[in-house]
Amino acid sequence: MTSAACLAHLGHRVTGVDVDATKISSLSRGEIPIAEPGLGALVAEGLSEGRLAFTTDPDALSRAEVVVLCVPTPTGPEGATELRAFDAAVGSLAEVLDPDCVVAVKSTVPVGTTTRTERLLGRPAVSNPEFLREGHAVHDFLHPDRIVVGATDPTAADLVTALYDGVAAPVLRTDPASAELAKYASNAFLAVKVSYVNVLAELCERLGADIVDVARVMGLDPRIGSAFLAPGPGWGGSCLPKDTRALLHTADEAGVDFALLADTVAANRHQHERVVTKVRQAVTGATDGCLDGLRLGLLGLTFKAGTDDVRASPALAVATRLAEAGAVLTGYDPGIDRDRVAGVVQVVDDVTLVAKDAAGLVVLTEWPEFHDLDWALLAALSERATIVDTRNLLDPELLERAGFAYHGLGR
Ligand SMILES: NC(=O)c1ccc[n+]([C@@H]2O[C@H](COP(=O)([O-])OP(=O)(O)OC[C@H]3O[C@@H](n4cnc5c(N)ncnc54)[C@H](O)[C@@H]3O)[C@@H](O)[C@H]2O)c1
Ligand SMILES: O=c1ccn([C@@H]2O[C@H](COP(=O)(O)OP(=O)(O)O[C@H]3O[C@H](CO)[C@@H](O)[C@H](O)[C@H]3O)[C@@H](O)[C@H]2O)c(=O)[nH]1
Repeated sequence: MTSAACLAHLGHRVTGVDVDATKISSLSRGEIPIAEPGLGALVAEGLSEGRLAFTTDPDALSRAEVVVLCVPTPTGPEGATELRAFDAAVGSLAEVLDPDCVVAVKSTVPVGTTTRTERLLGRPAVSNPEFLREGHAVHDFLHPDRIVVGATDPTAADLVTALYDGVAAPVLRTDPASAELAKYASNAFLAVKVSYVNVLAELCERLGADIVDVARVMGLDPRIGSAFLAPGPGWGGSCLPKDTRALLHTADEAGVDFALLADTVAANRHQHERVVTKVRQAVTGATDGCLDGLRLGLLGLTFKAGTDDVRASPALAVATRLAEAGAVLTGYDPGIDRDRVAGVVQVVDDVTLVAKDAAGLVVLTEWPEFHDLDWALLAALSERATIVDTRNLLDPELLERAGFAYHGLGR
């Protein structure tokens, strides 16, 4: 959706093809099925100016000069990338495409997939990985840090590069394998950074140091950089977990020992457990305290703020573990509708219901809206006014003045 709408915004005539007829009919009416700032306006612009259309019919691509593949590439057995949807999409193109059409692979795919696609379709294929973040998708597509064009055919590379005319970003031309690997390498590195700071946060708690200060000192070194140094309940979302596992699988198959990345993934699992231990300690006074039957209120369920996406959300991973320990969970998230999350959390629209009679509150997503909550009221409604802030989002003094016993992470 973002690629289609942004490419239309850049002046191209774009047809978005999807197998999901419900999604296609909503998009054709200008309705966006996800929360993504600015996307609705761009879809409306493309539809009204006649540069954007949506269909379920792959035949609509018969006159396309470039086909951009954006289909899902989820985790399959043993962490390998599952290419069923990708292969189905490629299969649906074989009979349809113009002989001169170039295929751009924007899906995150294992090394070798672009070259295999080229062979299968008998047309040039270009690896053109996408680096946008959810919640910033339109901005990141139109203002990327870099555009990567991995190709063996220079004419095809020129054509894909020309898609981004008007976008101010360095264009890196590589071979297809390097482009494919660079995408996994980037996401895995971000995961390493967050796991690193999460383990440091645990160390800070043991040593009486403050992770916020430690990260600030580290981040001012331009060789390190301040981004992705905020501790939390673990990294999640639709990309980092699947791409780290896929890269581990690739390394394993290639006979390369990537213990650093395996430890990063293990540290992330440990982080979910650590939050549970922290909640036990805060609420019961003991790291092995019993949560059975205790009411806990969760603030934030999405995998990060600014999105309605709960895929592989660390908040839900923590919630599952708290529920397994017997806690009774109520959750509030400004980004999602009540019916989006089922299972272990009873989701409510009214934040006071989360605090009512709660033995503790746990902040799991860094929604800025939480700053403006009536904390004195929430403390008064709680049974034990205790809060564990896994994002170090809130002002400890303000929370303590409101009546809460405040517990940050790593400080
Ligand atoms: N979500 C992100 O932030 C992001 C960022 C960069 C890269 N990526 C990569 O982009 C790819 C897509 O991710 P997504 O999050 O947009 O997935 P998604 O599941 O949100 O959307 C993909 C769409 O592809 C459709 N589809 C499935 N099979 C199809 C087929 N055979 N023909 C046509 N359409 C088909 C689905 O119905 C769905 O609407 C993945 O490889 C992902 O790793 C995602
Ligand atoms: O300092 C930080 C930064 C992030 N996170 C967590 O890390 C996860 C991933 O965050 P983010 O990277 O912003 O999410 P995505 O939108 O999935 O974006 C990632 O995955 C996309 C899909 O591949 C890539 O295109 C992006 O470049 C890459 O940042 C989330 O759970 C965050 O809460 C932290 O805990 N601490």
